Amino acid sequence: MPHVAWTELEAAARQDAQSRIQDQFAADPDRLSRMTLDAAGLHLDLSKQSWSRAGFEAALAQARACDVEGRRAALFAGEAVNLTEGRAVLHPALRAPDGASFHALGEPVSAEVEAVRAEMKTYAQALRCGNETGATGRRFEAVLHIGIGGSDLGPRLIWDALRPLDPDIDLRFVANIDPRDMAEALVGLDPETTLVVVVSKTFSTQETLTNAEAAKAWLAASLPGEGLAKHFIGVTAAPEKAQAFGCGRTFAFRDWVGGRYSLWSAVSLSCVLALGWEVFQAFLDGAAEMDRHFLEAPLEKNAPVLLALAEIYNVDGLHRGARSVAPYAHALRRLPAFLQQLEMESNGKQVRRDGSAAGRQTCPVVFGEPGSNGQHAFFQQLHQGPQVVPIDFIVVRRTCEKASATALWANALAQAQALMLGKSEAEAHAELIASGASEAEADRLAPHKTFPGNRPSTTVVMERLTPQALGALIALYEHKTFVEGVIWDINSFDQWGVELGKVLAKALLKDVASGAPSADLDPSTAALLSRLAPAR
Ligand SMILES: O=P(O)(O)OC[C@H]1O[C@H](O)[C@H](O)[C@@H](O)[C@@H]1O
Repeated sequence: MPHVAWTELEAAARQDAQSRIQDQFAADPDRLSRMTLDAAGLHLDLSKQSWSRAGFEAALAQARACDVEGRRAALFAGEAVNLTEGRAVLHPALRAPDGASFHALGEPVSAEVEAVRAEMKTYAQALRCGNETGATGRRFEAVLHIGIGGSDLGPRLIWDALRPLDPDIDLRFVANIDPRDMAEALVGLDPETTLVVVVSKTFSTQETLTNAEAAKAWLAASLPGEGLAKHFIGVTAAPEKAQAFGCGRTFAFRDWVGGRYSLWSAVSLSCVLALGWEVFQAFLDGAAEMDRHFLEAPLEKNAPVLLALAEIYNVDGLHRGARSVAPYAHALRRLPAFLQQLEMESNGKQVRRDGSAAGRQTCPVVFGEPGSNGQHAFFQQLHQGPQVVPIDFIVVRRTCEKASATALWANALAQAQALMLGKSEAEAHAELIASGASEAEADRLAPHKTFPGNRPSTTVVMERLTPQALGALIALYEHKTFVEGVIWDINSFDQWGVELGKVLAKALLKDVASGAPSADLDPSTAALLSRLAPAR
C-alpha cells in the first residue's frame, strides 16, 4: 500500500492549535454527544480533546485512508500481521466464548484454547479445595509468580485490581533479577505450602530463570528432592524447556500470543489460582465484549478507534510527545506500568512495515501514577509546564464497598476541568486583589498563578472495578494500540528494541567472569566495569 499523506490532518491541527477547547462546545452544539460513547460497560468522554469537528473528521479520514477496517479484519482472521516474525496475533481468541473458531495462519486454534482453559479451571479448583497438595501433603496457601515484562505486568495488574482484602491464597510476584525482590517476596512463606509458577513465553529469559533457580534452592532446602516438581508449574510457549527445568506440570500457549498481550492466557494462572476461575472468566468476558464492540461499531463511534485518533491528533497534528494516565482507583495503581509496556513496546518504533523510515513521531512517552497521588507530584508540570501533555483519567464511581469514592472522582473531574479551562493572568490578578493583596503584590504574583489551560484529556468512567470492567478496559487499550500502529504503518507486535541490551549484558557478564574486559569497550563502559567488577 502506498504511504498515506498526513496533509489534511496536519492542516486541521494547525487550525485547532489557534482555538481553545472550551470554545469548541459553543461552536459545535453536538460535540458532547459526538465525542462521548459507551462500550462494553465503559463510558468514554473525548470532548475535552483538542480537535474541532473538522479536526476529528480529518483524523477519521486518516483512519479510513490507512484501512483500519481491513487491517482489523486481518488481525481477527489470524493473518501474519506480525510480519517481521511471520506470526499471527490472536489474543482475542484467548477470551472468545467457547465455540468460537479462530485460525492462526489458517490453522484452527479455538479448540486448543478451550482445552487449556478447561485444564486451568480444573487445576485451580483442585488446588483451591486442597486436593492438589505439596510434596508433604499440605495444601498450598501461597503462590509465588516468577516472570518479567509481559509475563509479570498483566497478572500483577489483575491481582492488584481484583484481589480481596483478605485473600485465602497469598499471591506474591518476583520479576527483578535483583535478589532483594525474591528476598522480599519470600518473607513469611513456608516452602511446604508454596507453589511456584514460573511464567516465561520463551523460558529463556535471564531474570526469570535466575529467579526460578533461586526459588528451587529455597524449596530444596526444606523439601524432599523427589517432591520438588509438585511445587513447580511452568507457563510457557516452550513446554519442553519448562519440563527440563523441573516443572511438574506445564500450561502452554502459542507463539501467536505476544508477551504483552498474554494476560488472557495461562500466563495469568497464578491469578486464577488465587481468585478462582469465575473471576477470571468474567475478566475474559469483559474483554470479549470489547472485542465485539471494536469489530462491530462504526469507526466514528468505536471506542478504541477514537482513543487512538485522539492520540494520533495530539502526536502527529500537535507534536505532543508524551501522554499521562491517571487511574483514580488505588486498585489500578499498576495500570500505568502495564500501559507503558503495552504501548511503548508495541509502537515505540522508527520504521514502517516496509522497513522505510517512519519519518515522524510514533508512540508518545507514556507515564502516570494513580490519582489523586499524582496531583501532589508531577501534575504541576501538566498544569503549568511549557510542554502540553495530554492525559487519560480513569474514573471508578465506586471503588470500595464500604466507603464512598466521591472525593476521589471529584478530584479527577476537577483536574480535567482545570487543565482545559486554565486561569488567565487577569483572573489570577483579580483573585489576588480580592484576597487583600496590594496592586504591586498582585502584579508580582499573578504570572506565577496563571494556568494556560487548553490542555486535552480523555475521561473513561466505570461504575465499579469489576472483573468485566477491567477486561474491557485492558482490551480497549490493546485495540487502541493496534489502531495507532495501523495509522503509523508500523508493526506493533515485535520488540527488537529490547534485544541489543540483552546481548551486551551477556558479553559484559563474560568479561566479568573472565576478569579480562574486552579491548573494544568504550572508555566510559570500561571505567564503570572496572569500578563495579569485584577485584580478583
Ligand atoms: O515471557 P518471556 O519470554 O520471559 O519474556 C518476558 C519479556 O521479555 C522480553 O525481553 C520482552 O521485552 C517482553 O515482551 C517479554 O514479555
